[in-house]
Amino acid sequence: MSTPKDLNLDIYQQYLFSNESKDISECADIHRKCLYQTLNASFKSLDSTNTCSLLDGRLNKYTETVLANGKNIYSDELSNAFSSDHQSNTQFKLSLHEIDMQMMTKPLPCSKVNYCEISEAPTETEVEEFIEAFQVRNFKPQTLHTTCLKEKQQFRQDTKQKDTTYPEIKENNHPRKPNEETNAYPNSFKTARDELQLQSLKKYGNSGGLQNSASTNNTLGHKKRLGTRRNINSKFVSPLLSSNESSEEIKNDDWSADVDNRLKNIDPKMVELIKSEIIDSSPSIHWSDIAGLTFAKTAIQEAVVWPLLRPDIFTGLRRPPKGILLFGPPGTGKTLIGKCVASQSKSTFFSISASSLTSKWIGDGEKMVRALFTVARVHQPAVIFIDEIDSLLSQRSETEHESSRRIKTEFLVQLDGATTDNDERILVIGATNRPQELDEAARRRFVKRLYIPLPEFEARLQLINKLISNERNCLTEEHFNKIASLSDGYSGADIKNLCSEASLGPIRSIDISLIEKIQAAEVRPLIMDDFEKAFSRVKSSVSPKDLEQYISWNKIYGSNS
Ligand SMILES: Nc1ncnc2c1ncn2[C@@H]1O[C@H](COP(=O)(O)OP(=O)(O)OP(=O)(O)O)[C@@H](O)[C@H]1O
Repeated sequence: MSTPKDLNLDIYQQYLFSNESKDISECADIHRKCLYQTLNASFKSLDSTNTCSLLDGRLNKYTETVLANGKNIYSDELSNAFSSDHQSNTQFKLSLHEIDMQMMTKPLPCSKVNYCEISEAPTETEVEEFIEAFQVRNFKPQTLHTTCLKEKQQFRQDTKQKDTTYPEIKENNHPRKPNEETNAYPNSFKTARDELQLQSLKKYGNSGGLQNSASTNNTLGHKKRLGTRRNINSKFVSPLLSSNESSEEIKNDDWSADVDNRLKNIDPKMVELIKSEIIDSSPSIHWSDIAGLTFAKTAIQEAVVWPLLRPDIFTGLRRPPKGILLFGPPGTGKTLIGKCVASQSKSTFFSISASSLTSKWIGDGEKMVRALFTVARVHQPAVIFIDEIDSLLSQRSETEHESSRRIKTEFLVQLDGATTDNDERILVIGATNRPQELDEAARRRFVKRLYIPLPEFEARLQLINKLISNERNCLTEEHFNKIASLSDGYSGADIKNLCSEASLGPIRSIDISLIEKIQAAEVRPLIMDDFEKAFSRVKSSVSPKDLEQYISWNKIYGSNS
């Protein structure tokens, strides 16, 4: 059943949208959908702070529209969700979940009554009620993180493209913008808000107006004020922004800035996919996290990291290679190196497995490759890490599928673009366990080809020490040396498996009936016997025959032979 407030709202909206506001009504719908999409998209991939910043822009656009054109019942839901009552991030996220998304995707109530003939305008009191209902709570400003600003900027660029297909409401040709000289409204059409403004002017003279009318309500004690008014020019302030933070940071970020031209021809869905699935934002990796591999680390630092940090110095002959190939047995830290390069060169890290390009995005693989490089260009400096590059750039064969041939061609074109343009700070790192399968054209483009071998004794020792350091243990230095020497031929990933297996030893020694009750402190520490048992369960995953192949390929094509 409709409450009096709902009824008023309906009348008010009918009034507002009855004459000429169809486009505006549609706009409101569109902005609301954008907001809805933003909410959905941001839930999946971002933390609360980023969600806030993205919502900021969407909500602002939406509010701009509904505020200028009428109350929308869903704006109340949103106001509540963003109210200052939600002190913590968790509460904020929970409140977002409470928003009735299905309801929000329905058309505005006003949409269905666009052409209704309304003979009577709402009364001033009704209008005041609606104006009052626009009040949103006093949002708490908090720090807007710089990475969050970057994210927001990017998101804006991507979403703006969608927005531009919709009718724009421009200040200058707004149907209800008053004539600057006469202060009269075109076509004599007045919104309730305009009407109220005029009434207030009549009542209170020049000092009146919308805001004063609201404060009049207060003085009279008719209505309880919810907080600061959100007007057409005001910005939504996220509840996660701290009160001591200047709003300057937010002002600097203008959601309506031009879309990045480079993304114009890219499917927004792909951009979103790349941002949610391919951009890797896992914790940063330091060189010291990688055990051994001194040669590879030094070569990469010199050839890639410094040039990415100081492109002004590394020009001409010093120009860095834009394509690096890491090859070697599986589990030796190739991905780890890629991540480390990205975090140490302060670049955006795009990580994708080549096989997923050919299988996961069947038919769209080549578009995906284009989108990937385009997004990377927007996010420069960027590191594109492509695992299993051999499956993408394998030697041509008769049986090769047409779609994989197209992906390969597109990839080589993009790679050429990235490697030849001096101004672009994009590094492509390809990783493979089967370098011998790479086709010649691809091999040529990866100027630096670094062999990532199995860890040597020192590296294994370092890795074991690091992995065991978090576990209670009774291992002596001698034990560590013994484990390191017994694990000759193991890859880094094998050693990790070995240590995990050994760490289960103390648990396995507990009587099964006690497992539920035993205190963590009562579990015995790790002993050498656990490792001896683990060695019988975890074997090396790389055969000596495979190793020979890497060594001989390295001798012919490698940069560290
Ligand atoms: N040199 C290393 N230093 C530290 N950890 C390592 C090292 N090598 C491997 N590891 C461990 O092994 C895991 C797997 O390594 P990573 O994924 O980097 O190997 P990869 O060479 O990319 O393997 P694949 O070829 O199978 O993709 C890492 O998460 C890390 O824990």
